[in-house]
Amino acid sequence: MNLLNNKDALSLAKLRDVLIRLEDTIIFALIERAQFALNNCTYQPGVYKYDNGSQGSFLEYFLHEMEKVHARVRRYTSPDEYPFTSPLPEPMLPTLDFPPTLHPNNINVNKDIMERYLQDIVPKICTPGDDLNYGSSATRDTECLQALSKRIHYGKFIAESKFMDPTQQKTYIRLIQNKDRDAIMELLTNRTVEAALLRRLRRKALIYGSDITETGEVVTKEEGVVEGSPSRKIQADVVVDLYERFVIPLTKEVEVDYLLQRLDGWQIPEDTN
Ligand SMILES: C=C(O[C@@H]1C=C(C(=O)O)C=C[C@H]1O)C(=O)O
Repeated sequence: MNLLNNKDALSLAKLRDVLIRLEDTIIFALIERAQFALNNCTYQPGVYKYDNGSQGSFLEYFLHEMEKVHARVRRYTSPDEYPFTSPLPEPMLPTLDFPPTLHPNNINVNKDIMERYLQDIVPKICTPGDDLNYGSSATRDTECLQALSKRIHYGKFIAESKFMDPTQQKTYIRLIQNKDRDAIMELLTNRTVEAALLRRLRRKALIYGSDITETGEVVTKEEGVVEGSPSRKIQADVVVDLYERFVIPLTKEVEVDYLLQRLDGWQIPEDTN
């Protein structure tokens, strides 16, 4: 489905529902990653050498191989939507200057997302150390990064939906023409939605992080990584902080970047001038 050509799918309420479901995906992906130790050696740069001479960490190698498979599948299933040519550009870690054709369902992982994830998140949810489960932790990292990337790149659809709002379009066009990043950011920001999201996220993280047994009380864990616990759950604060400092701001960056190129090659309707 090409969301950008599908009016109904672009309703802001429906897009926000997708973001709400992705909250669950992200929380569970983090809980899965927290089952393994930090395994710092999987993040050491330069361990793997690619055919084109570039090099990367074990995790980057893992992502690189996964993305090659996904890109091949995408090309096979939807050749018109993905104007990639073979072979794919390497290495497969794009920067925030994503191409306009980038589809939020793709799993290309933005470098920014990767860096913040490795620096800010993994050390907070995993026990320090090495448990030798490198493949397992890299698989979980990939799942976290894919979910985060998808969530953040959904900003493109959200932005398109806001741009298509007839009550807002004139203002967006003017601000885009003036290349006024700050004003675009202000216009697309909805503080009520953000505050509600953070409240909901805290509740979800507490509930999903609970130990639920066949009998007795549901015990929510506020204490975070529980050493030696059979179910290492994550702290609600870590998830809320992740969204507040990283997921929401990057989503909005993607929205602004998308809008700044929105008028390129587009005929502004007569009555909007
Ligand atoms: C995604 C949206 O745009 C902005 C970003 C938000 C987010 O990343 O959760 C929430 C509200 C808006 O400030 C939206 O309006 O839903």
